[in-house]
Amino acid sequence: MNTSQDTIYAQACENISDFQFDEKVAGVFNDMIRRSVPGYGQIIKTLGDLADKYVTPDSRVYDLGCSLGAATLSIRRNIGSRNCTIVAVDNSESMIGRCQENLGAYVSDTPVDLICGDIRDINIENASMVVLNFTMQFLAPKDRESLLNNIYQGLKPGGILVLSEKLNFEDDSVQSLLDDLHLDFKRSNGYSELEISQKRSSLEHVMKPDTLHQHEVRLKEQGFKHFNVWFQCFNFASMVAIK
Ligand SMILES: Nc1ncnc2c1ncn2[C@@H]1O[C@H](C[S@+](CC[C@H]([NH3+])C(=O)[O-])CC(=O)[O-])[C@@H](O)[C@H]1O
Ligand SMILES: O=C(O)C(=O)Cc1ccccc1
Repeated sequence: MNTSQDTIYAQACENISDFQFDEKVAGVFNDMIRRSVPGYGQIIKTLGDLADKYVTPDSRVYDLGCSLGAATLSIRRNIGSRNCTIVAVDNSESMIGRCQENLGAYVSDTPVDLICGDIRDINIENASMVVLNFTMQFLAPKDRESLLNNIYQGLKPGGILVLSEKLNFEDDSVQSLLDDLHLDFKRSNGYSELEISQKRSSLEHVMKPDTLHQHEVRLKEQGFKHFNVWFQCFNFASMVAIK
C-alpha cells in the first residue's frame, strides 16, 4: 500500500476548506490514518481475527467506507475459502481507484465487490460481518440510526458489526485529557502545531463524534443483543455489536 507522507496541512493556509476524501487525501491516506488514529494497525489486524471467528460459509462481509481497502485485505487474508463475498463500498472515486489496485496486488479465493457509492444506499443482505471502521462519524448524525437499522436487518443471527469511531465525552475534564493525549500522539508522529490545528479546523463541520453512551443506546435500540468496546486508545474506540 502507498505510503507517501501526509503534508497536506503543513503550509499555512488562509481559508481552510472542509475536509474531503479527495485525490490529495487518498494519495497520502495510509500515512495520514496511521499517524492520526492511535491503534489503527491493531484494529486492522484484529478485524482479520474477528472475521476468522464470525464469518460463516456462503455469507457476505461488508466493509462500509473501505478507503484504500486495509480492512478488506485483513479480512480476506483471514477467511480462506468460505465461499463468501466481501462487499467494499466508498463514495470517493480516488479511494476506490487506489483500493482496486491494492486488492489486485494479492491473490485470493474470496471475490470483492468494490462499489463506488454511498453507504446509505447499500442494501445489506446475508451478512455475517459488517465493518464501519471510522466511517459513521462522517455521516450526518440524523442518518446514523437508519444506517444501523439497515445493517441490523441484513445481518444473520449471530452476525457481528464492528464499529470504530472517534469518541466524545460528557465529562469535560475527561474530554480535554483524552484530546490532549491524542494531540501528543500526533506530535510524536511528527505533525506540527500548524498541521494539527489546520486539520482540526477542516474536520470541524465534517466529523461529528458521538459518546459511547449514544452508540450503545442506538445499537441496543436496533435490537443488537450484545455490545461492548473491545479496543480503546485515548478518544478512539472500536466496538462490537452482535445480533
Ligand atoms: N456516505 C458515505 N458513503 C460511502 N463512503 C463514505 C461516506 N462518507 C464517508 N465515506 C468514506 O469513508 C471513509 C472514512 S475513512 C475509513 C477508513 C477505512 N475504513 C480503513 O479501515 O482504512 C476514516 C477516516 O479517515 O478517519 C473515507 O474513505 C470516505 O470516503
Ligand atoms: O486526524 C484526526 O485528528 C482525526 O481525528 C482522525 C482522522 C484521520 C484521518 C482522516 C480524518 C480524520
